[in-house]
Amino acid sequence: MALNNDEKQQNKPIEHNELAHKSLLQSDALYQYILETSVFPREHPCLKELRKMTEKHSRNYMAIPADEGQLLSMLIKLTNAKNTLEIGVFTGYSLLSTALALPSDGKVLALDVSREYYELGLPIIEKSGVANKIDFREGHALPFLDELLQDKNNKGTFDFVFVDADKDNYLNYHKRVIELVKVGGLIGYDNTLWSGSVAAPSDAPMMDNIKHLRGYVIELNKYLAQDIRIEICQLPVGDGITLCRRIS
Ligand SMILES: C[S@@+](CC[C@H](N)C(=O)[O-])C[C@H]1O[C@@H](n2cnc3c(N)ncnc32)[C@H](O)[C@@H]1O
Repeated sequence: MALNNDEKQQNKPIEHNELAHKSLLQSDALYQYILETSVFPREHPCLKELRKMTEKHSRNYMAIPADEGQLLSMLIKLTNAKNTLEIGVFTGYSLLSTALALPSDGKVLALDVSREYYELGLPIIEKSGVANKIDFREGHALPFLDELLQDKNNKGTFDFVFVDADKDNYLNYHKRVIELVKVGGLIGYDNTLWSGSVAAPSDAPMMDNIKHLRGYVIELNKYLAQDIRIEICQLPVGDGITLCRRIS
């Protein structure tokens, strides 16, 4: 039976379907409403192109969803951030969101073990005209952060840091990043709700990767909650993002 236009609309798979599971909202329809009403119409054309390209990648679930990109952009603008750091780039959706939001003399130092991933998105980043704000470094983030910290001039210099890499190292990142971000600056930790598994019983059925890293995310969340050097706010955006404002 042929469908009329309304029926076709209702049956249409949601755009960005692969990432829909990341939303913690109860209803996919509500998430779709947010994306279609407030996010996709305001998404920069190069971000849209990067998102579409990344959707075809076998590891597309690693990219932050577009609503989280919009949040990062808003945070960077609200805090007037100029000097920023990103740990975990993949094809660059969060990186391009950041670079587009920064002022013309803003900078983002971007770290990832894989240049190959970054180069997938690079032609689109270059087309966007903000590649000059990006300093990409290939390699493991921890030794790189240690190197940064060896120069005391780097301490307290970052306005904004976004951490979205290997979850088993988040606490190690926190111990370093807290010294690199300025007092009053912001750190965002991604995936702090870890597909909702942080609140599930340990014997609940879950994918191996979720089960394996769940304990690290729970440990990080407990640590951040008692760290008196920061104020925190955990938001159910994407897979959960915890914002930490350094206060001492
Ligand atoms: C979840 S993805 C980042 C997604 C990205 N923020 C985006 O919006 O598309 C995690 C990234 O962290 C990188 N990564 C994993 N372990 C790392 C490490 N030890 N140091 C630096 N990067 C790492 C991976 O190569 C991967 O690209």
